[in-house]
Amino acid sequence: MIQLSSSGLPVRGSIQITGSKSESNRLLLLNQLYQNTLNIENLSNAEDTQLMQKALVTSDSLIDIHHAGTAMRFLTAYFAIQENKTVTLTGSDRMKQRPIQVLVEALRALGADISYLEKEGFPPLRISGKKLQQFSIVIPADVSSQYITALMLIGTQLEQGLTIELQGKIISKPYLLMSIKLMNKLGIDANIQNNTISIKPKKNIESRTIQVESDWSSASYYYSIVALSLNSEIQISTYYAASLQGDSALQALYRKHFGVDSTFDNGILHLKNNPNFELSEYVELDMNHTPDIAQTIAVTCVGKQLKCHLTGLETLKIKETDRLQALKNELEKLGAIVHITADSLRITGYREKFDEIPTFETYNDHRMAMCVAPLAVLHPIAIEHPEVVEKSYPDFWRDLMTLGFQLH
Ligand SMILES: O=C(O)C1=C[C@@H](OP(=O)(O)O)[C@@H](O)[C@H](O)C1
Ligand SMILES: C=C(OP(=O)(O)O)C(=O)O
Repeated sequence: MIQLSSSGLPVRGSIQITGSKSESNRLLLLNQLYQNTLNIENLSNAEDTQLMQKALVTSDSLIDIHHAGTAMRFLTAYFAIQENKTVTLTGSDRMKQRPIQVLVEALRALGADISYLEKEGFPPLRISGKKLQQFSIVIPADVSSQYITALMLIGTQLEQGLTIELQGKIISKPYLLMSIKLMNKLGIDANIQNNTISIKPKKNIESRTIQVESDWSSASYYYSIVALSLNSEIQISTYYAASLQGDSALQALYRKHFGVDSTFDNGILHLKNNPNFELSEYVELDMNHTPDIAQTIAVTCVGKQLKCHLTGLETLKIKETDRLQALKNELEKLGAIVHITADSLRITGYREKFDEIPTFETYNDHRMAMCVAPLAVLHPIAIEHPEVVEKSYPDFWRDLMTLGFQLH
C-alpha cells in the first residue's frame, strides 16, 4: 500500500509518457507478419506490450499473456494462421473470465482450429495454425472491438483478404478506426463503409520508420489533476492535436466540462485551467467511444463534487475487473451516492466530505489505481497494490513524484 499526498500548491512540471499500448500492440503484430520491416519508435513500455512482444517471438508452446486483453485477442487471430504450429494461449485468473467466444466463433467460421481448454467461451485456448479458406465473416460488434481488430490485423494474410460485417451496436469504434488508419499508414488497403470493413490482401510492405504517439489514456490522469488543482500547469510529450487514439477526446471533454485547456507546441501537450471557466453542476456523457477514460472522469466529477450520468459503459464489466462495481465501491468511500446499471453510472449527490485518509482497493486494475491518484491534490489518500499500474503505465508513480507528489 502507498500513501499519496501533495503540497497543496498548484501542480507544475513536465513529464514524458511512452507510446500508446493500443498502437504499439497493433504495430508489433503487423511487424511480425511483415518480417520486421518496420522500425517502431516510442514503443509503449507497458507490461501488456512487453508480453505481446515476447509472445510473438517465443518458441514455447505455452504462452501466458497475464492481464493483457489486446494481446489475448490479437494473438488468438495471429496463431490461428501460423501454419504447422500449435500453441496454448492462457492468461491471469481474470483473463479466464473475460469472454472470447465471439472471436473464436468468427475464426472457426473462417476455418480456424481452436478449442477451449477449460470453460467454454473463455481462455485458455489451444490454437492449431492453419491456412484459412473463407474470406468473409459476420460478427457481433457489441461486446469488444478487440475481436474485430484481431481479425482485421490478419486480414491481409488471407488469399482473398477479409470482409467483416459488423452486427448490432458498434462499441469502442475509435479503436476500429485506429486499426484502419494504422494499416493505411503502412500502405494496406483497409476501410470501413457503413457496417462493413474490407481488408485487401497484401504480401509485403515497404520498410519505414513509424513513430507511436504517446498514450492518451495515460494522459487522462493529468487532465484530472489539472481539473482538481487550480492554477496547475503540466506539459506532457509526445502528443498531437490530430491523433489516431480515440481517448484524445480528452481535449474536448475536459475543456467543456472541467475547464482544462489543451495546447500543443512541437509535440508537447500543455494543460492548464481556463481562468474564465464556469463549472456546471451536472455532467452527462456517453462514453461508448472512450471506455478507458470513464473511471478518470467519474473521479474528476467526485473531486469536483459534481453530479453526473455516464452512459455507454456496457464494456466496463468485462475489463480488468467489473469497473462499474469497483467504481461504486470506491467512490462511496468519498461520500458519493452512486447508482450503477449494466451500462451506466450515475452520481446523484454526496453524503459528506471525506476527512479521514481513504484507502482505495485496486482490484488488479491499473486504471482503478491511477484514476483515484489525482484526488491526492485535495487530500492525502492510500492506494492498495500500487504495482497494478505496470500493465499500461509502469512509470506512473515516478511521474507523479516528478510533479511534486509525495509517496510513502
Ligand atoms: O483495441 C484496443 O487497443 C482497445 C480497445 C478497447 O477495448 P474494447 O473494444 O473491448 O472496449 C479498450 O478498452 C482497450 O483498452 C484497448
Ligand atoms: C481495458 C484495457 O485493456 P485490455 O482490454 O487490453 O486488457 C485497458 O487498458 O483499460
